[in-house]
Amino acid sequence: MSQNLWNGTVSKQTQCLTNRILGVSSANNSPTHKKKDAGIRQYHEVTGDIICPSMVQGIDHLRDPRLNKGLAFTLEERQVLGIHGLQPARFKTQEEQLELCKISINRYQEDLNKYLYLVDLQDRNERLFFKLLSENVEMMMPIVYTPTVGLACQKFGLIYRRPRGLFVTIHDRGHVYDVLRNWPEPDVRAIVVTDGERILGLGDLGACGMGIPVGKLALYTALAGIHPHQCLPIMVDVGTNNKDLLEDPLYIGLRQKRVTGAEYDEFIDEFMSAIVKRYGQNTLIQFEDFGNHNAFRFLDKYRDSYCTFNDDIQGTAAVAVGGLYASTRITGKTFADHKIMFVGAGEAAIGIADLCCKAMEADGIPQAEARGKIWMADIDGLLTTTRKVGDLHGHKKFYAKDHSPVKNLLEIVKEIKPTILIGASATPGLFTPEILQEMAKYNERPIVFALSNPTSRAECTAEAAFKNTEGRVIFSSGSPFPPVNYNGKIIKPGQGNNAYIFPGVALGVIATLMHHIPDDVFLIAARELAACVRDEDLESGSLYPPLDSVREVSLRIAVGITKYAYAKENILMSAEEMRQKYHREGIAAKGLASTYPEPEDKRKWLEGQLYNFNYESSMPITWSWPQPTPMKTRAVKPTKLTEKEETC
Ligand SMILES: O=C([O-])CC(=O)C(=O)O
Ligand SMILES: [Mg+2]
Repeated sequence: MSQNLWNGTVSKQTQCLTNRILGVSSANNSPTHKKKDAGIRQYHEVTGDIICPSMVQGIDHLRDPRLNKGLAFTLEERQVLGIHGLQPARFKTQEEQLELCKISINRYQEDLNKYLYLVDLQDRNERLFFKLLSENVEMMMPIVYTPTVGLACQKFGLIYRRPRGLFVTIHDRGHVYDVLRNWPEPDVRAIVVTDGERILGLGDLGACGMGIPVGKLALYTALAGIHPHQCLPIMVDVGTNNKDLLEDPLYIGLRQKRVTGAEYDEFIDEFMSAIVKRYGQNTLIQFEDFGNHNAFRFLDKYRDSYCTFNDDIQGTAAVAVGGLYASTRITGKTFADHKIMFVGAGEAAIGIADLCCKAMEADGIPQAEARGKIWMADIDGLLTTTRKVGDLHGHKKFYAKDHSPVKNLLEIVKEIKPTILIGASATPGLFTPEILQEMAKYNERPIVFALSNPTSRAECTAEAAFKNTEGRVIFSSGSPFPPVNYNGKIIKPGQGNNAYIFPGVALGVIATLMHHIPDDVFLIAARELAACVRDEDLESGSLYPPLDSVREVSLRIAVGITKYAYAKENILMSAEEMRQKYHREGIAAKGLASTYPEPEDKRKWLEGQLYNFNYESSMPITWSWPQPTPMKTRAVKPTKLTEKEETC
């Protein structure tokens, strides 16, 4: 009998059995073992699946969330893996398990407890977690994502349990690469990083903002089929200026004011190059919920030299523009027929405004004319050319108008008479009944987007929007609102959230090995999203397809991006860059390079790379390089072993 991590013993029969099936002799350093081990490593490097089920034995199989299938292990698997008897007798299908998950979640009254249940499920049985999410997006997304993830971030110090992602602090300067090496997965292809300075519309949550990269990456897998082990959430902790957190004994981050200036910039520079050194030039780095100023600066600084995008600027822009494309089917107007008013002049507003201009330019409107149709107001009122120079930094200046200053939003709306009103201000209730009524006075179908997240920060509720416009509004919000009953008609407004965009963009970018991401990608994403909107969605009051179809939307976006990427070869990794990357990582470039030529059927090619949400067999397999071939296994009940086998 040999020692087991749990309570003691694993039967020798089981060990012998598994070893024989694997072709492994009992001496670990035997030539046979080494050969198989090398084969396993090569297999993983190509398929991306890191864990070899048959290398993990006994209770560890149940403790590993990537291998655990709960009661779905068959009798044969339980015997071969040495877990027979560690579970009750019942066998369950994954479908039966999903039903139990739903029952369990519904038993919780509080959203935070539902969130914790799902965190726990992900830590226990990863495939079940992702299947649950991917097949019940409408029900689960508000829990793992906005709005509940906002609450989870606010309570992060209270609910933090175990590692999911990396915390890199400013004190790690000079050693960021070493910290990255502590992450156990060698095949990371996508990172979502935040410094927690502007978490949703909730402000500076410091290290508690880690909930956001975790939630975003859960959607990478659930909505776009990107493999979980290829996703890495990172919080770069440079301190926080949130006084409450600094005084909170439960706070889990660095207890110091934010480091800014050159020191901060050098730290982020080091972070970016450490990512490339560790995971390669084409590792996707999604910036999320950075403060306004830094978000724009970093996007401009890194966009051409790294594979990066800013979700709050570009992802939000694409979802809003996708909604506006869809609205043209209701109003019959083109982009150029509109006068667009933004309230808030931060990441989301500027990003959407810039992409609206790009959309108009694509329709043949000159840039200056396009910018002229876009008005913007911030906390100090209408953006006018009379503003102090420092007030009009970055792209804000493109939207400042020759107009006398107006502070009050109702006055602004009365004066400008926009056809589209977009809120990205994180100020709940900013769109008052009077403002909504004003919009309805001169627009047959006023378009109002209340995009601030989470739901508690939206500029108005869906109900207020419909009630104050005689039900004529075309409405979207960033976070979900329940259906509205307007004069007996049930209206289901859509959720203009970047979750429709970033998973599909990530899939397209990762699959094609792009090394930087041009803005065109987001216009493509917006168009593909709009193309997925059905007439019945528009009739039910939504500019977006149902959340339960986001997986299809992601795939379509990825197909669109793949076509674009191959048409614009210079954004893909060159053969030489590929060779260097794979040489450094010790992977046979030959095997991987065979995926490089342009795939004819792009959808099929992408589908072939997606994560499998269904349980796979846990029975050992073997293969001969390079083609994995299943090995015949023989399930033998331990009791039937012969004397000779028992002593092997
Ligand atoms: O996370 C979300 O729901 C959308 C988003 O990026 C933000 O509000 O910052
Ligand atoms: Mg965000």
